[in-house]
Amino acid sequence: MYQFHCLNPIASKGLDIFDENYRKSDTMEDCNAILVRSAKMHDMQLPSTVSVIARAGAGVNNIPVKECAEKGIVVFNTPGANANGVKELVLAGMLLASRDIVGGIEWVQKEKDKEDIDKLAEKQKKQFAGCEIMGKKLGIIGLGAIGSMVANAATGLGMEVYGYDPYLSIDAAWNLSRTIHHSKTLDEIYSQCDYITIHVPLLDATTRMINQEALAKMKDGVVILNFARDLLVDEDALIAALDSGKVKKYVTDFANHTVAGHEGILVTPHLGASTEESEENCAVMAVKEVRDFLENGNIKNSVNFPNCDMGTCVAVGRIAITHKNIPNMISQVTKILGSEGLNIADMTNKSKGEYAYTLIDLESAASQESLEALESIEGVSKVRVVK
Ligand SMILES: NC(=O)C1=CN([C@@H]2O[C@H](COP(=O)(O)OP(=O)(O)OC[C@H]3O[C@@H](n4cnc5c(N)ncnc54)[C@H](O)[C@@H]3O)[C@@H](O)[C@H]2O)C=CC1
Ligand SMILES: O=C(O)C(=O)COP(=O)(O)O
Repeated sequence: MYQFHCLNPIASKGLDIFDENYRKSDTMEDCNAILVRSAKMHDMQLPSTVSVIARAGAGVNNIPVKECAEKGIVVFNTPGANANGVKELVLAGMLLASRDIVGGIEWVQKEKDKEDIDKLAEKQKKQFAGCEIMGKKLGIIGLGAIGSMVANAATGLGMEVYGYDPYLSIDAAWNLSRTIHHSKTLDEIYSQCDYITIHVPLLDATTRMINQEALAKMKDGVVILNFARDLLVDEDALIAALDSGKVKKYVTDFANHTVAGHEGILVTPHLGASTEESEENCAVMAVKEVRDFLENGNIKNSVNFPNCDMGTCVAVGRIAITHKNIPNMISQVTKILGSEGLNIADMTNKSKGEYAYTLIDLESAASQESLEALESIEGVSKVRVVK
């Protein structure tokens, strides 16, 4: 029996995929798996029973990914599963920034009891007029699951799209419309574009990448959209640029005291992935990842360990070892198993950066002593009997 705990509500369409071998627990105690959306996990003490965390979503900045890798906890996310939800909100954000739709709706609400509201509306509407997005230049920073969808949709709406992503994946490249202009520098995006939208993960390298220097290079009257993470933008510098008229509108999905209520800023309460479809897609993918990992030891879509797939276990036993990516690991493992007379039927070893993963099918079950011997190898973080 496996136990899992949800730190945020996870769509039932996903949780229903757990079968009778799984029990949902109200606490993390004794749990094997944690499912999470945006709950901040950095200060949480995880029990040693936890071997997997699945983020039902894309961004993992709420999870101590490296500390988890050190402890042998495999962290998954669900790439692309909520991208369409975010794409649609970005398009809405561009339209809301271009015409004062919110102001117009609020005006009607305020004046709703006036007898001549129809005449008044015709007189007043000019104050809510704006511009169209067709023909405007859109710069997209980060052409991953979301950025590439935004690029194609904006192209379809008649925008001229510039994309910047020095680490573009082959899959994302195949999905991009050929009309998208490939920007080799951020400066080109900054100097050319009327709308700039950012879709990169929050990392040390991307924190406050939209800063005073970047803003100074942008066109006057630029609209900036941020549906990725608030810390990607130096919001004090942004507000100064907004107040000076350099930036026309800032659209952000992240409410905080700096932006909330400020003139010229449209703030949504982190709604990008809050659609029925995205929530279900993420939950289904996350639960499938957890099950395949716990039941077969397979890894797909981990952010801290490599992909590894040995299919469903048909051998007598399978053990999964998380360890550092250092020399001499395999020889130490096989020596311990060999000295116990354990024959290896199949084996895979994969690495990702500093960390590695070894999955071994055995022709007979490993003894407690041999498991402890494996665990005591310098650099091994977890040894798990999958079967
Ligand atoms: N508002 C919301 O509800 C949501 C927000 N997000 C945020 O959006 C981010 C992106 O999500 P996805 O597109 O699904 O992720 P993704 O991993 O598919 O795409 C990220 C892209 O950014 C690129 N990139 C990384 N560093 C870069 C840099 N310095 N300059 C330019 N490009 C860079 C990568 O090469 C990759 O193509 C997430 O990390 C998350 O923070 C994601 C989903 C929902
Ligand atoms: O997937 C992401 O990165 C998101 O920001 C979505 O967050 P949420 O699952 O809506 O709390």
